[in-house]
Amino acid sequence: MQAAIPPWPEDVPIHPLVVIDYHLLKTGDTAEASRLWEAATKLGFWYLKNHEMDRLVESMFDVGAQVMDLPMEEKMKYEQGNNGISFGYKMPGANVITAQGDLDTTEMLNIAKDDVLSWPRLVRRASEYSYPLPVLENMESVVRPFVSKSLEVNNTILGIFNDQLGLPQEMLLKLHPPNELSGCEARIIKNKATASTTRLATGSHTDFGTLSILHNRQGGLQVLPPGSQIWQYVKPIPNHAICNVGDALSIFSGGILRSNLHRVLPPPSSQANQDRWSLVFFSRPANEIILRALSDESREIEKAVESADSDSKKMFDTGVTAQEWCRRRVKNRRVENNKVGLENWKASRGTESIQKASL
Ligand SMILES: O=C(O)CCC(=O)C(=O)O
Ligand SMILES: [Fe+2]
Repeated sequence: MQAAIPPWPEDVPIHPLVVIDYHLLKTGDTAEASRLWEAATKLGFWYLKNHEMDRLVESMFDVGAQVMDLPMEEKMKYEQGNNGISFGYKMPGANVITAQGDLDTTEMLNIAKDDVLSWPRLVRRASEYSYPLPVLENMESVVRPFVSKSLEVNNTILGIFNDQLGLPQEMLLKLHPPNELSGCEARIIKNKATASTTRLATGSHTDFGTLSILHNRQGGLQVLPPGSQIWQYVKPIPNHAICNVGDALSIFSGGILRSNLHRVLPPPSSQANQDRWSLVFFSRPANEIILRALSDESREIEKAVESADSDSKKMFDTGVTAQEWCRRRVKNRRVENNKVGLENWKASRGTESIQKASL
């Protein structure tokens, strides 16, 4: 699909992540569940190995290459638009990514879980401009198995968080019923080769939803570890997904689970000058679920909210649904909605503010 990827440049410092074994999680290994819990509460990022998706991930990257190779005019038929709907194609430069008004450099295609699971019926995108042909042609053989497997991994992890948070049985799963409409989506991302290793591809952000399961080929992803002002690279490891907690889980848990800041640069050092590819599955709560801390359901969460500062307390009672939260964040990043000043960019922020980082 693409040129061989040079090995990780050893001169580039990295932030190590805990490696979690999905096989062990699935068999109910309590020590592995504790390691996952530690990773998800301290940094909010971890590697996941043995996730049983390697072949599907390769095939999804192949579909992604076919999509991104289409003429721009064809891709723009599937554009996501300016109303805060994430599903569809986004061209490079469509999003404002910094308080100074810098634009992103990535192109991406977001495929709704709801369309994938209901295929050949479409419930989110109008049929004539649903998704580019390579997606439709590979829906049954590649896209649906990828989404289904990602949901299985997601649900296994949610089950563990549910128990660790002391929530009633299956509470988190019930907030994410697969057959109800939600913002869950698969995303294929391409950042075109560039000589720069410092120009932001995607600005500092927290993820909007529940969990993100990311497959990276080249480096470029960076995290801002808690208490640090120095961005650090996360090294891609073959066949290891990079998982992270998003805003919804942080809010549900009263901040116990960490939705950590991250951003994307072009690949560093020896990996520079290559197209950068990523694939993500984002899980998000059902559209109508209100985003607030589940204090009434768990003494642990209640205690966490009680001890939080006033800004965080506000964040733990958003008063909006999961759908409204995502729509606001997607819509206010669009450059077309930022023509007058940058107020809208500020309005696109999620839980970043409670991390006390001004980035
Ligand atoms: O491309 C990556 O490595 C990360 C992408 C990301 O953070 C996002 O799409 O939210
Ligand atoms: Fe992200």
